[in-house]
Amino acid sequence: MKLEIRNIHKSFSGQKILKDISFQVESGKAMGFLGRNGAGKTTTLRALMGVFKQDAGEFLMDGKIFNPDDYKVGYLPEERGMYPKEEIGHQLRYFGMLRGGEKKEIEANIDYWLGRVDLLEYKKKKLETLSKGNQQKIQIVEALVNNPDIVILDEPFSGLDPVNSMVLKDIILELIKKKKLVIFSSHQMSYVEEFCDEITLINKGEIVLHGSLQKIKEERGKDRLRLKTSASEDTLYSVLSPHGLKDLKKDKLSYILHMAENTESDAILRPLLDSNVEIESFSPYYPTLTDIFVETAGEK
Ligand SMILES: Nc1ncnc2c1ncn2[C@@H]1O[C@H](COP(=O)(O)OP(=O)(O)OP(=O)(O)O)[C@@H](O)[C@H]1O
Repeated sequence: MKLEIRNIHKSFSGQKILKDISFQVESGKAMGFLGRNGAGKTTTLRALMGVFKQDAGEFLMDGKIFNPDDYKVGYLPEERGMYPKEEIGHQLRYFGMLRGGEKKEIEANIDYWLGRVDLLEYKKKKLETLSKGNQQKIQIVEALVNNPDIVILDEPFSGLDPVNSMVLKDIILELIKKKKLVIFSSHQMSYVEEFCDEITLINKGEIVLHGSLQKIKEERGKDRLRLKTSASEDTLYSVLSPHGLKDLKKDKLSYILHMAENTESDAILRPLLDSNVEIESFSPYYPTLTDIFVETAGEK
């Protein structure tokens, strides 16, 4: 399946919130929909799910207008919609049936996913008796109980500790392996880069970056090297400027060297060695997703 989000516009009270949003997602891949608070992620996902209608543009699934009711969709909305005072198993059954699942399959899925998030023992407990993070995991289970083909998760990592974030990362990987079409929004970059093939970065209602994360990293890392050394900036400039160093920037304990186009790393390493500059490590530089995010969506 291929979902195309095409030229979506949306305003609220005359204020443009989404400005010509376009990107695509395919089954068997996870699309990380990233952006700062207020960028327009939830608004895009709500329009996709038909919570309200966009002012212009269309959502297409395999070339046809996408109507969520025609597909098995698992949706984790930003406003988590479960009932605090109801028994967890009872609610999961109810929501699963509501979304057209079969009773037996839903029961098996409930047990499977509750087991996967290590909460099977809470099946008969009321939702409100769980911690916030565990309630969040139950909401994620709710999105999966009907064995959806399309999974849309709005900020699924929010409120999860690092261990539970890893559990969710593995769940998303499992969904990709099962060829589901997965979109999740996030403003937290860690975890995302470990498993996301593709990213779409939205800023102030506009798409500012879209594509393969690996390719984006390679492009952004082009003509850049990472050097860990105790040498000063002045020393590095004086040794390397004649050999293609354009500028450098301190990054934690190392330097990111920005070279003139197509400078070979050898052309940099040799003068460093010849000048007896102490080198702790020397490697290609690939920016982290956080670097890319801040560089692209950060306030200038
Ligand atoms: N129903 C609405 N009426 C008016 N303004 C709205 C409405 N829904 C969203 N907005 C505005 O649209 C903008 C984008 O909000 P949205 O929730 O899509 O951002 P987001 O990227 O999901 O942010 P976050 O990461 O904080 O959830 C915000 O400025 C918000 O105030």
